Amino acid sequence: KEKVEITKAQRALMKVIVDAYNRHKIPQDVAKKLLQDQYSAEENFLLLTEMATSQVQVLVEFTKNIPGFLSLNHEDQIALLKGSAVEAMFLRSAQVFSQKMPNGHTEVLEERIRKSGISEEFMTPMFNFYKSIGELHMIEEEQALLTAITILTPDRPFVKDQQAVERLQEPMLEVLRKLCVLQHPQEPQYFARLLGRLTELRTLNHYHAEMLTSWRMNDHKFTPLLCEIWDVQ
Ligand SMILES: CCOC(=O)c1ccc(NC(=O)c2c3c(nn2-c2ccccc2)CCN(S(=O)(=O)c2cccs2)C3)cc1
Repeated sequence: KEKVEITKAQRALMKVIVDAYNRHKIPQDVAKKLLQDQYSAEENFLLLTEMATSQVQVLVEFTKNIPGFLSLNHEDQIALLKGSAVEAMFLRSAQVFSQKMPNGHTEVLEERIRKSGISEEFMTPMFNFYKSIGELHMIEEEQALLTAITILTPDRPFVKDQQAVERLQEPMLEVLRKLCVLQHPQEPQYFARLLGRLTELRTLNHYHAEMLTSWRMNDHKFTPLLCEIWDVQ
């Protein structure tokens, strides 16, 4: 039986990542607005645009706190942010969606999102993903590390120095692996299940790109930041 122990250095790394992750939550007023009274599809869409935009700002701040990220080649930093923005948002959305909300709020939130003009064929994979993340009951350390691991994916388009990204991602994967063994001793496959979610997350990229195209048909407007990070308009 492997004696798993998280070293002092690994604990320090985890603390940096979790602190950065916790420093940004959905602004309460925005989340509350999502749960408030009846909205039209247009207003729901506008609200999601506003939330997604604030999530990108949060993503950039979080990423800057990942040890070693700012020492990467600058073009690679941009390539990693653009390559992971949609996945990071849906990972964070899933965590928001499955967090302890006052009962009934999750259904209302689901209702608002469903009534925001997003095409039906995207809803199903998105909510399936939210539920599959919810079933994992991740602790915040696992959520924060999984987000950092997603951002530090070496094989994103246009990344030049993939080895440099691997050198940052590997220590995160090792800490997460140990954490999973310690947190879920009765479930040796838990770490593999977490990484399996990242594969499911990649499929949402594809759906999201389709969605953007359909939105642009019905001339839905996005903020400059979303256009920049999603390469639209
Ligand atoms: C300040 C920190 O901010 C956060 O932590 C944060 C977390 C999650 C989100 N999530 C969302 O904005 C969001 C979106 C969707 N759902 N959803 C969601 C929100 C709450 C719970 C669960 C899911 C579907 C469509 N997209 S979209 O980007 O394709 C889009 C469609 C139309 C215009 S923008 C956005 C935002 C901020």
